[in-house]
Amino acid sequence: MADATVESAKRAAAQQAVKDHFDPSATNVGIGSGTTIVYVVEAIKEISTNPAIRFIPTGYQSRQVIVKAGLTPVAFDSLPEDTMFDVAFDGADEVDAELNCIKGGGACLFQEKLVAEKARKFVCVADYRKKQERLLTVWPTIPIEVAPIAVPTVLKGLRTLGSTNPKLRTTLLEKSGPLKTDQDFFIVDAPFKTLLIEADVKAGKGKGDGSDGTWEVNKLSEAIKALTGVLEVGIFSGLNGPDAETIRSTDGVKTVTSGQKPVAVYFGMQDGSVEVRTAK
Ligand SMILES: O=C(CO)[C@H](O)[C@H](O)COP(=O)(O)O
Repeated sequence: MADATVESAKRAAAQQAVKDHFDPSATNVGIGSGTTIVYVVEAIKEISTNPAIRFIPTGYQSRQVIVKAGLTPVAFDSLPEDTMFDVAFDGADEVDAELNCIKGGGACLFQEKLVAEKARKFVCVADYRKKQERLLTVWPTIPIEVAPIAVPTVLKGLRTLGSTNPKLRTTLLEKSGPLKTDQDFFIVDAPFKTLLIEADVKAGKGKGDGSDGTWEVNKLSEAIKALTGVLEVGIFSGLNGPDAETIRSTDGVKTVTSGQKPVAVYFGMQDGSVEVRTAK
């Protein structure tokens, strides 16, 4: 049963985030997944005035939320490749002091990442339980979307990286087998020790590259993504906002650096207030 304090915290955070970041004249708005996003859509519906506005969902559940609110969903892959979204809102499972997030508790991380990277502003909304100083403080695992055929090799790779007991996520009715994502892939949940942020590495609290048993958020994300069979990792980090896709040229070799760090995270607190963490 939903906890009334948690639900009103989610609603308060959603109302504030929408008030601060939703422009009623916006054209394209990304809508994430989960239970908190329902309050975001509710708040948008109250002030949306543009009948031509398009809402881009991050999966089946997200599309249903948009449709139920009487708004118009538009498929991500039906938009021209240069389309940028005015803003994208989403929930989060845990957020650290540098605004890195764990996402994928609802198994939608891949499409959530696609949408977040297209947004001029990516804004997360969460309740007080998600506000931590470091990732993997309370939320126990990193969700990873994996090709079914590659599950055993990815599990082995994750153990090599230091994950103690990575597990294939099953449906609630365990006898029905592994949970399938919107891509028909599987989710592996991988526990690691609490992750370092960049400031920790600079302060000498660990190398953060796995060699001394410590991982910094971005480094771990890259190491997991490099395992063959991994479609996406539920760590949202790196660049944010309009910098989310930067083409860099090093010695004539071009690489695209992407990122999905939110520009702001709104936390609904137990006392009814809303705390905001913004990108420095
Ligand atoms: O990443 C997600 C789904 O994959 C969700 O945004 C995340 O799990 C937060 O959900 P909720 O708002 O229900 O706490």
